[in-house]
Amino acid sequence: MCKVKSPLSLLPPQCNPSDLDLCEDLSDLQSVNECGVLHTLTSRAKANMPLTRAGPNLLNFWPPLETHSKTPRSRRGESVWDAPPALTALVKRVYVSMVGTRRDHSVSAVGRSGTGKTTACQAFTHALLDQAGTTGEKISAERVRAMFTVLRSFGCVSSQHSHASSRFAMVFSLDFNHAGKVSAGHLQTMMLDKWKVCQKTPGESNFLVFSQLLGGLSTEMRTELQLHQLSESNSFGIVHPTKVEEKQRASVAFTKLLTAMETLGFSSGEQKAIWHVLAGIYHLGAAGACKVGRRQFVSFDSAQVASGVLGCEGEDLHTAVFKHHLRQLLQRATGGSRERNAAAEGPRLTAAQCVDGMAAGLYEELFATIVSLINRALSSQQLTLASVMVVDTPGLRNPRHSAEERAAGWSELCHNYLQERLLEHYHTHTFTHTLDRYAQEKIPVELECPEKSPAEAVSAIDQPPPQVNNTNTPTTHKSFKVCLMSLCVSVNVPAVRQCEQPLQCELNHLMGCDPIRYDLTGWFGLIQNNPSAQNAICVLQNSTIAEVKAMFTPRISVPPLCRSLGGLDGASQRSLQRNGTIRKTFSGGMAAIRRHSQCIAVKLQADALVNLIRRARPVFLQCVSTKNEGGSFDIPALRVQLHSTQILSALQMHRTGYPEHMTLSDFRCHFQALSPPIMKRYASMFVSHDERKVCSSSCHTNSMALMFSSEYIHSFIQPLFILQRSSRSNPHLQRHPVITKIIRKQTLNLKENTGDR
Ligand SMILES: Nc1ncnc2c1ncn2[C@@H]1O[C@H](COP(=O)(O)OP(=O)(O)OP(=O)(O)O)[C@@H](O)[C@H]1O
Repeated sequence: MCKVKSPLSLLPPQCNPSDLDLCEDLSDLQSVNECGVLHTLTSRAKANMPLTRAGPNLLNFWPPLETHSKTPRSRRGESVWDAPPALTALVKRVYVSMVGTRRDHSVSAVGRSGTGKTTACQAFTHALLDQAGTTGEKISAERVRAMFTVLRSFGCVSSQHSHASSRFAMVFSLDFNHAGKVSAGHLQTMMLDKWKVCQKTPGESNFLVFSQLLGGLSTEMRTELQLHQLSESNSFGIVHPTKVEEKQRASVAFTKLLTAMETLGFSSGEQKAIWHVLAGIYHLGAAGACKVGRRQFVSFDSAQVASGVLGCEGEDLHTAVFKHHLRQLLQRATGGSRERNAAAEGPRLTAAQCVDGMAAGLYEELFATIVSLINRALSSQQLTLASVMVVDTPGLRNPRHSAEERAAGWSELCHNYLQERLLEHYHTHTFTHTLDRYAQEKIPVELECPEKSPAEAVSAIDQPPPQVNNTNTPTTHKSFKVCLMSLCVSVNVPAVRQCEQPLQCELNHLMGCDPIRYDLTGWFGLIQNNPSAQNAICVLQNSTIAEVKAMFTPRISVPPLCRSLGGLDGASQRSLQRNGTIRKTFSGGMAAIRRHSQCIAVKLQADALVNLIRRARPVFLQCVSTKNEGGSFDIPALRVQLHSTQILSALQMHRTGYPEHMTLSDFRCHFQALSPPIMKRYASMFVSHDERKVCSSSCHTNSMALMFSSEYIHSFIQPLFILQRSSRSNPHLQRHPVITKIIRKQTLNLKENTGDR
């Protein structure tokens, strides 16, 4: 164990010196856990860290993953993932709170890319499954592990930070039945950047599944998919593993993927359809597009192979990819005024954009279908008490973090925007709502909301763009503004600065701490309507390969902008509710949807994700990295990350304010179930304690809430809740080993605290 240094050395330079008193002792920091924030630091050099302390501290240094190699065993004898102590404590807290309050909870990981969000989310899910246990045949730890394996292959790329960097956002909901056991799982995904499959970011691979497929496919399937002789170039950057080591790794990963698919009950026909679509995308990349002249493929042979593998005629594929104007002409001739306008707006795409559109459309359909197959394996019709939603999103990326000179691209903007939206949700929950509640209840708490908020960056991207003055604006400036307008990024706000380089601007992320330079070149092509992408589903649905046709036909009715959403199916009451929230978000912007704009799709997806978790009681996993790409400890980077968590203000709010509250009617209802002696003791405590410290109540307002200080919650209120809950007619819950143990412990605590011996 290394020496514990003062955490002050790690605090952001911008913080107020008076705030620093709060952090004299590390035990103070621990309490931020109590206000719903767990901080994890990916630490590959634990020994070098200045802040280390055993127990569930705010800054928790996980053991490096190498020490996880010996897979531990759970009580039930299953192998489980090794969750660090702070995470185990958090799992218990979330579980008890969820069962006790019967409210949905959400656990959202936020932070930069490569800081361990996915690892933390997976460890949390497994620890929760182990804690609660499962019921029924549908859900098990093994199936959930298989789900993560499939998602890793289809939704991750290898990057400079990590071998598997997520490129999709997911909300994985675990539904608990009335016995407190996990009865079902429901996965919802959002692929914000649908172009990932065809547009390579420097330093990144394509989705991992391609190299796994090319490295691990059986000879028989390889012949069927015509993947024996691979072309040297691929316009989508799909590379065949060449080194022996790479081949072996890909082959092992592919075998794991096959096993995971079997575990999740993917039939052989469904697996075959998946390989056909992937091979089709590969051959499309090999076919390429002419840069000049007519819009057509460069390699007709590869295009022919692609059409064969997808189960359509070469001419049909050519028409679906390049000849959209025929359909537009038809629309103009036969449609109503709306169709005529849409057809008139139709863009003139380049050949490369057409091919990219088809590949992106095919992958979008494939990913959403795989999510449906996963949900089929995990869903159940059992009634649900409450759910825990685990939210994992692609991390914030800035090329400067990895010492790259380049400016960030469209993919980075989409994912960074989502991170800002989650941080905004954290800010609103921690500060704005809390202070509003105090004001509403007229509770005298001398606290102010932090000056800066992630809302600045969000509104810079969200707000309606300015009008372009066509006559007075110079050409380069005009094109810049046109691009910005189409992206809804406005240059007239402080969070955005126009750079000297043409078509580049800098956006102040993380409340101004992390400015990111974006290069907008080519973005117009990415955000405009791409009919080729929309034709992808028609190609799949009309496929002559029965398995492909059967798998994709159910998706024909999905509206264009919802195609990047996965998991919009499900028959249980809870999954219908969750999907209803997403549908409502998307139907709210119907006018925008008709515009087929990709940036509106990104915004709506972020809206949907936040709306999905808004009602749940949130917990935030703030993941922070400590080292730079060179491997050395990076204090300035750590400061920036800590600053974006607004940790000091959150801590102050928690200590000075009243973190928990309930309505008066709930309060009475809870306490009715308690035995009279305990009630008597409890009533006397009201008088004996300092009123402000223990509990503050106000009857002036309509809501008539009671607010409890943190010490009070942990010593008295929480045990009482649990007692009350268990005393209700819930025999399953009473028999549950974990709950019984906790109730016994809490009863003892309560008796001790109230002097009732
Ligand atoms: N506690 C830890 N100690 C050491 N390495 C870790 C730890 N947690 C995660 N890692 C490693 O860091 C890398 C990135 O992890 P992970 O994919 O979970 O990050 P992420 O934040 O989800 O990244 P992204 O946002 O790009 O998906 C992985 O190689 C993982 O093995």
